[in-house]
Amino acid sequence: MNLREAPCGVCGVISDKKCASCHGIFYCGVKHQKEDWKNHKKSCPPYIVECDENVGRFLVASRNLKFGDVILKEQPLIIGPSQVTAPVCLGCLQEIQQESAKKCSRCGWPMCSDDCEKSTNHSAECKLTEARGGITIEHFIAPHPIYQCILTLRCLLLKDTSPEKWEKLSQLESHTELRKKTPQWFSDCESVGKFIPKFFHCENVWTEEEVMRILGIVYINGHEVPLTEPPYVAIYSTASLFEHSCCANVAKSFTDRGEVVFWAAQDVKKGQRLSICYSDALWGSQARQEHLKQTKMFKCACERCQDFTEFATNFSAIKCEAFRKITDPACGGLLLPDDDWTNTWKCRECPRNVVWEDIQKILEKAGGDLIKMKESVEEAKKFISCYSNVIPENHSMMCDIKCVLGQKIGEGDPEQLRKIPDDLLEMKAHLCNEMLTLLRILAPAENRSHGCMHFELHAALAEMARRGVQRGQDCTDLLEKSLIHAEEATKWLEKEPTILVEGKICAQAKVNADSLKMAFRMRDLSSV
Ligand SMILES: C[S@@+](CC[C@H](N)C(=O)[O-])C[C@H]1O[C@@H](n2cnc3c(N)ncnc32)[C@H](O)[C@@H]1O
Repeated sequence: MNLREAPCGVCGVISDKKCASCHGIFYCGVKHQKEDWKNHKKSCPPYIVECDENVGRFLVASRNLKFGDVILKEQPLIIGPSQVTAPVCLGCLQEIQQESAKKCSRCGWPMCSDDCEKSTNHSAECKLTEARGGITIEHFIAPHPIYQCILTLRCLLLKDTSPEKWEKLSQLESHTELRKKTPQWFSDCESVGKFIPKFFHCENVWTEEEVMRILGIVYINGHEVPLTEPPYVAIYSTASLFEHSCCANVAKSFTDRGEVVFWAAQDVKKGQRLSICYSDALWGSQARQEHLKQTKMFKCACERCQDFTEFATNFSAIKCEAFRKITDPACGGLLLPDDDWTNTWKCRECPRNVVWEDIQKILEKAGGDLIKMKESVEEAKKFISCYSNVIPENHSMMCDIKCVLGQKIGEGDPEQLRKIPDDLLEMKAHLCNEMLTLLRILAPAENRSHGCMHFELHAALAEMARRGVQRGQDCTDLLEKSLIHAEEATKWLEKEPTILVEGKICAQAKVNADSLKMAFRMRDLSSV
């Protein structure tokens, strides 16, 4: 038997035929492979790693995937506070208040409890801090600069505490050479690169260059985990290999225990690339591209970024009318750039050209108003009417405010929804429908947004049905639609952890769907 042969996983006969997906198990033939599939499927990853010059390593589906199929579930290599944070407990990573914080008895870092002081999360920096004579944290309100170095320090310490994890971490992309050309590099050198060896008296252990490489790995591969307040950052091994797309096909959820779960947000064919969105799919193109360039060091060239109309949604366009003088004829056109978002924008209907600086002024003003006007239903409605001459109905800011409105109208318990007038209820249902259509086109993997919008729509339709029944109407159609959306909400949110609001919405959606199904069954029985 040579290395290319091994016993069949079912009958033990020596064979050179192996699972084409993982190459990890041999079979004497198709019959035994098929027989074993139910069993082997559990350990056979549905992806393979490929590599190209532009993206580096990336993942490709090694078999057809259906919506909801789990692609990867992984424990973090390491976790720690985010770069910019006010003091957090270094055990549980939750926000910590000066009044309730207690100093770690060994090193002095503020902790929230004795259990957290003993937690393995904290042990690495604890020893090092104790060895340098301890630490005192005095300011608890604003972001504290010393927390910038914790995750990088924890990564560096893996070399001794867990060589296997260190090996995996070291293989991740750091973009050191590209980062050297950015202004951020110089401030990072001071606050992390030079600081860690000096502060912890480890100049002979780590060079500035090594610390900066690890900081790069943290920047490029860190995932924000929303399980604590504020969110913490985790670095995973295989999960770091997903490439980015602004219209990704893979959704990301976390378990209550901090594992990351990637799952197919649509049916994916064998051979298709698997992508997640590193940015916010509901930001406009210019903002997403700038964010990716600054944080992940690449220019996105996905299908959505190559199309200035973003699949004809005009999600980032501005109305030509916004720049029209009273005497100008109204052309009804939209302004968009035709080469770069920061170059001149041109009207698609008339000869008007507008320089980026003027576009930016409008976007900044609208962005400022958006933040202020999101707070109440009345103000949000006002934003839509004030800006309807400036930005198109599917613009990212309109989408933002419509999502807020869809959720805020009748927010709270079912009693609140019962109190709102019919026109507002109809508006809620209309906005949820509108936003779901947009989400399907632009953000197919934003499972939390899909799930929450389906839930809101289900609630609005159920309330419309309740009112209709009171008026003596037959509302079967509305109730059937409400059930469909409750089930959709469950489908999109079922991998969300129970500690997050989305997990709780999912549980409620399940209860509501069951009640609706029960009501339909009762009705069917009574009509027999
Ligand atoms: C988290 S890493 C992904 C794994 C990485 N390709 C590797 O080989 O280690 C993120 C980096 O991958 C590259 N990348 C990911 N998606 C990309 C895309 N759509 N276009 C270009 N580069 C991409 C960029 O260099 C980015 O900084």
